[in-house]
Amino acid sequence: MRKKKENVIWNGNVRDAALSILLAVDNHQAYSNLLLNQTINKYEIKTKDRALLTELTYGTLQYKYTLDYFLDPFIRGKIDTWVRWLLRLSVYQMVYLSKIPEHAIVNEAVEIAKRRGHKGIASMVNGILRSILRMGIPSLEKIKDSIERISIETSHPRWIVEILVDSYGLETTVEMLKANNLPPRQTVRVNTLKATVKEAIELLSEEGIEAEKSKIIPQCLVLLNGQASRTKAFQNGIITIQDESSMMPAIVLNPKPGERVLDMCAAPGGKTTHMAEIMNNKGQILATDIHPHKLALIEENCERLGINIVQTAPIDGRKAAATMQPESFEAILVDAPCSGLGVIRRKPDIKYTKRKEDFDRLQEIQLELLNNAVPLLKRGGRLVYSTCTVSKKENEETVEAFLASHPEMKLAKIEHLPEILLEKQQDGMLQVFPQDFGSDGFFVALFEKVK
Ligand SMILES: C[S@@+](CC[C@H](N)C(=O)[O-])C[C@H]1O[C@@H](n2cnc3c(N)ncnc32)[C@H](O)[C@@H]1O
Repeated sequence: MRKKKENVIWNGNVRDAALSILLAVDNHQAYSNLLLNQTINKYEIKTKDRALLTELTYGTLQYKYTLDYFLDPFIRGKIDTWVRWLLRLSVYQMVYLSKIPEHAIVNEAVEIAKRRGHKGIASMVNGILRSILRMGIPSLEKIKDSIERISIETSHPRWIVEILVDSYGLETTVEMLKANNLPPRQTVRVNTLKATVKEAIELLSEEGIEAEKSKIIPQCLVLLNGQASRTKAFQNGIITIQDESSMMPAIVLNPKPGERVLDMCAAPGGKTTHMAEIMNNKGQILATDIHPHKLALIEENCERLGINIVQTAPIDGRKAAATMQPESFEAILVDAPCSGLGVIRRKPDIKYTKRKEDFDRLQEIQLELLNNAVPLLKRGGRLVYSTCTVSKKENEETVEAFLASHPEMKLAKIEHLPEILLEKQQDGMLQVFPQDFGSDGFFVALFEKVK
């Protein structure tokens, strides 16, 4: 089980805070993105420190395997976990951040080692880092096996590299794994119930935030500076923080004003509220989730955005068909729990915590959710299945298994998205990779109930 309630003490030292977050992620399986945001918000960390803290935490986590490859020849015997993370953090700065002087990196690490450990550890840290500076890091070219080299160079477990190479070939896999190590952009969805895209750009500009229109989603803005969650535009319900790819499912389902819609895995409500906006806040949406405590997040989002057509209910989607009136929805969204291999940029810990066995278990849940959606859908109704993963097992293979047991369901042509996305669809399925448009890896399939 993950412990999500971790605390980081901010003493004004960015490297120390980064080390605490990395240790919490490693020792207590804390979520890196949540802990980082919590720390930044709790201590109101200033822009410059915030940027460095984010860079150091994500960068070190993202390149964990690569950094170990660089470090291992210099380490003799066993070292404590916190010392290894301190060394990784320091080598990350040496190799990937050219602006930080090498002597400053070593001095900072030695000071932290003294504070957290004792003189002996500080002198070992000093020795290892100075040896690396003197002798240089080992070349990745020495790794002859190509899968192993990709795994170390991009810092992904070998089994993930193998699965992806098997599905998409070597070239696409390498592009994807490199894209997973790039910082994600900050994107927001404009609440069309309250403002046009042009008005939202102006409101953000008044708050000193520069926003550009997304190249793939018409209601989406890419923010070039600032922090969306701190803006008045956010507080006043003009924008919602959401990745561009996550905006595809609601657009593909295309719920119409007046329709009755079911969102089966709805929390925290990113897509529920998007659907309500597309429906012009007319009709009904039932937003369900297995975790009752998460429903409050959907309700808060609706309140902030001025949406009043959403009802929430704690329902396990695997039993949904037995709890509701058959054929009572015109459209259903199953935004299923998944391995998250498309969002590694935002949650680098995913690549180290997921196991190959998880995929089979996830496919079972995904199929149970889809099976339960079918009886609830009216004849002629639409069903969208979406995930934020790039795993074929959870995407195309789940769709295939679902269709095999449901002759009444057919894949339908995806419409309503810009041509640049539509041209990627294959038989009613659309897979976006992180390297395609700089958005999350995402999968969408559209079905129609034909009998
Ligand atoms: C990918 S997230 C949904 C994100 C959400 N659609 C949004 O756009 O904000 C998957 C959700 O499925 C929920 N979930 C997991 N198993 C479920 C089940 N058996 N029935 C219903 N919801 C489930 C999780 O609690 C989680 O909130």
